Amino acid sequence: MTDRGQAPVAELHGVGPQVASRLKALGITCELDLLFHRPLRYEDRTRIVPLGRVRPETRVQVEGRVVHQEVVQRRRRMLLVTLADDTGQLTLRFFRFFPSQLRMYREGNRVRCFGDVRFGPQGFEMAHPQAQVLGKGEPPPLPKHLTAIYPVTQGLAQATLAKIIDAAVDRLLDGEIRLADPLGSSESPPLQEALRIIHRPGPEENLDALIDGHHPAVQRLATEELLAHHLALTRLNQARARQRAYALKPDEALQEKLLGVVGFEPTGAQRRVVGEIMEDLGAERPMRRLLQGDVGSGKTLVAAFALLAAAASGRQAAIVAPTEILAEQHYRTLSQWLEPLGIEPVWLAGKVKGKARREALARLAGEASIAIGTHALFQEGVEFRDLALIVVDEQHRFGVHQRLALAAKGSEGVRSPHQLVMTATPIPRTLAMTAYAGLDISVIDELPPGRKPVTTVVLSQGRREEIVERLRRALGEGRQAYWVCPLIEESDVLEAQAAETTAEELSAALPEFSVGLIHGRMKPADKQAVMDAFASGKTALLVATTVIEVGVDVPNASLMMIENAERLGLSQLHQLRGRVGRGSEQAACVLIYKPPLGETARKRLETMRETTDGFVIAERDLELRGPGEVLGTRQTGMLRFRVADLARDADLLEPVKSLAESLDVAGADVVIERWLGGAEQFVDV
Ligand SMILES: Nc1ncnc2c1ncn2[C@@H]1O[C@H](COP(=O)(O)OP(=O)(O)OP(=O)(O)O)[C@@H](O)[C@H]1O
Repeated sequence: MTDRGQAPVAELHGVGPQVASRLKALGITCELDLLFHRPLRYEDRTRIVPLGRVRPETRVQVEGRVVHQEVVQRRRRMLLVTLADDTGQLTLRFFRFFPSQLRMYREGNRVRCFGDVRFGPQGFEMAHPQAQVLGKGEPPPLPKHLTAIYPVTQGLAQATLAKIIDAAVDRLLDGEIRLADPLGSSESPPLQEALRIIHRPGPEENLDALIDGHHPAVQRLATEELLAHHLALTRLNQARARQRAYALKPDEALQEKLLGVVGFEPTGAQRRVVGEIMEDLGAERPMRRLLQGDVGSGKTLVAAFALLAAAASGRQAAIVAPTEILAEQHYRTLSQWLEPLGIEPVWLAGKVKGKARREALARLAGEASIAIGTHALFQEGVEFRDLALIVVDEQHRFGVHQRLALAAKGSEGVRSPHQLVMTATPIPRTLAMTAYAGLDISVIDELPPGRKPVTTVVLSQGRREEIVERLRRALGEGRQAYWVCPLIEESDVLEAQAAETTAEELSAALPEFSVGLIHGRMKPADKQAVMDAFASGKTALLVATTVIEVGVDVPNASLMMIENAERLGLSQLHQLRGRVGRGSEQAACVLIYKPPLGETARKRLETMRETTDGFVIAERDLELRGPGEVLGTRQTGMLRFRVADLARDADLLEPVKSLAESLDVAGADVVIERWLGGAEQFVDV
């Protein structure tokens, strides 16, 4: 029993290599993934709204005859078109236009337009509608269902993606793609019907529920997805129960030496957690432990103790981080700490090529005891002599997939490595138990001494000049600052551009200080150079996109401005703010928002002003993460689910457990294969 129609997208009609690679960026590699790509929202093109009945702040489809066309000269040339029908008139406004549009909107032409209505100088108007000219005969028929709008990515147009998905939905409804439905009638609606509703809802469907995910069709898919994760984790745990690991014993003399180099005393919480980890490492059962510690709580030192135990036992340990910036940060800190102990870590990331790579590989297969890097450490061709411990600095970037892959890496040998997963955002307990089922949990619930909570103020962007003045004063006192420009559009190109523009503006406004710029589209070496300049104090101000959200540790930086703060989720704001207040200086964070502020955004910013406690923030985040917060969901990313959302679907977890028990092995295979793409191959050891 498998799903028929699992063609790789590259084999589909109309999908060339370029589109295929863009689809991959969206997590779509086979035809089935297209069906599971959930729309962001829907547009109602099933009906025509009479011009006399359009209302502002709505998005509608209208039809009418052009009764007037005019090019007016304001700051630039604008095209104004008046449409009329029997009930009234509507203005179309084009701030930029092509000559072809003058022909398209020639007086007398009939056009069908779709767009946002707002109140303008000429009454109701629509700016830059999507439009089609209607011929003389019967107008083209209206669709019977709503039009789905999908999340896209840079370089992939909505129309292209919609067409490809549409074809897949056609094939599903024609019976060419057949989906096994192991849950059968126990869940309603049936799988195929659920997919139909999600991609092509009739006008009668509850759209809000479809968008926010409470609709039975979405819940049906979410149930199956959670089930897939549950089944995969159960299998993983079963496999683990049979695994054995090498017992690793700490060397007290080395530990003392490490503390001497590090130069501070561990907090009580760090000591306790190190104790828990040492107990696990000392056993022959592989450790599977989640280390939770708020931003700046000192997880790195705890990791260092674990790594040291492996080295002291004559075996190998690896620490992996999700981004190069973060991995390099670890490399720098840990090298500083470990080299005086005679341990020289190996550095490996994707960008390490040629001779350097060959050397790194030789050391991993040979004398090295500690490896630091990105996921490149676990790619084909990397062989460890004796990997006994893996520390994953997850920061919420890795999902179950990767954890399974890591487990697989260790399972090749006779013994499995111990695993420590570190995470910075505190996860409410109920969620932690699901997202990290099968892991033991340690919590660092104390910050290093002398930390003063970051003072947070919330200001409207109208007060930018004042904010820049404040920045000038702080920099003048020798402090360092971050200026964060987060994602405004769903595109890293635009994000990078926004950051570049901001950096130019700030350089011009603050000529007496040196301003650095870092964003995700820069080459790793350039990023590193910028980070080094900032860490060494050469640059006073670092303009950054949210690439700095995780793990960056520059204790002298004590001021952070976050633009468009209203767009960010709470846990992301918390992560970002955690970059300051890491030294003994009183730190401040300015959250700059663009009015008007919605209710949820206002509550979020208030929460940030009121507390710096990661657990309080995480709980509040769960309460507040309202429907349709696509950015929020994407960026808080507890676990990368396609449809399910742990905050929304917590009540599905119990039913999922009983479903799992009622499913036979073949059914479980189908579900795991479908949602986790054959992850079970990693699980069976
Ligand atoms: N016990 C301690 N006493 C004083 N300073 C400490 C202590 N433990 C850690 N630090 C310092 O606190 C800062 C934060 O530690 P670290 O980078 O390990 O935090 P983290 O838990 O990894 O946070 P994040 O998730 O934000 O990266 C570092 O500069 C570190 O050297």
